[in-house]
Amino acid sequence: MTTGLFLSLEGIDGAGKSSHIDALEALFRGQGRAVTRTREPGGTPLGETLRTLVLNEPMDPLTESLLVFAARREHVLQVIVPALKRGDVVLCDRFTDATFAYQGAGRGFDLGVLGMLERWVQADPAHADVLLQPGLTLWFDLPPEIAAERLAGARLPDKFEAQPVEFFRRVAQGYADRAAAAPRFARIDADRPREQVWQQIESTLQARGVA
Ligand SMILES: Nc1ncnc2c1ncn2[C@@H]1O[C@H](COP(=O)(O)OP(=O)(O)O)[C@@H](O)[C@H]1O
Ligand SMILES: Cc1cn([C@H]2C[C@H](O)[C@@H](COP(=O)(O)OP(=O)(O)O)O2)c(=O)[nH]c1=O
Repeated sequence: MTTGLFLSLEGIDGAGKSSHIDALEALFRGQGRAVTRTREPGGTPLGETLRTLVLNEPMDPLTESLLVFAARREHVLQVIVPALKRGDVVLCDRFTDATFAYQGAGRGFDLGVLGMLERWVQADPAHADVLLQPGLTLWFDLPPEIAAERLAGARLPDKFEAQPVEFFRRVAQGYADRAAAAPRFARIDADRPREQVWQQIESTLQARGVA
């Protein structure tokens, strides 16, 4: 049984996740809670090595899916579950919803295979039918065209950031599909000034009873 809070941040590149994760960490620490801040792909030395490959090397969608789930398995076992057992707030910049959005909706990979990998990788070792999932997912929803404007001229794009807007339209739909099926999603209208985005985050946390 875990006693912590597993909070994931999701959305297409440029949606504004990184711009609010510092304030989220400060909010929970200000409440006296321990925070484990992490990201995917990554979160462990092996995961970060796999991240570099996934973000930069061309590869088959199955290969990409296996690598992100391989990184996730280490991340779940070495970082997330131990932190939740300590009672930490785990702030995770992306998790499995990104795989369904990017490899599934974006690259057209088989959602059934992704579901099987999700069950294998996130199964609780003590209770195989229980899957580790975020308790709350903040979904920064932004029109892909706006995201593209925000990222234009940013640093050298990685393999995903270099994708055309049409790819991100599919990714955005992939998130919407996951959100429709999971009450743990809270949609944040990311097409607002930063302060209004933060206000939505705060009211969501209060409405969900987590802050
Ligand atoms: N509410 C906002 N309005 C306008 N620009 C924003 C907003 N939030 C973030 N940005 C800018 O958009 C870009 C992407 O933001 P970032 O937080 O890195 O997104 P993500 O982590 O989701 O990829 C950055 O240049 C950031 O300064
Ligand atoms: C977790 C995950 C991320 N990704 C992609 C989404 C992003 O484009 C990229 C991660 O980059 P991102 O989270 O945007 O980090 P940064 O802000 O440093 O660019 O990896 C997948 O394709 N599948 C996944 O399962």
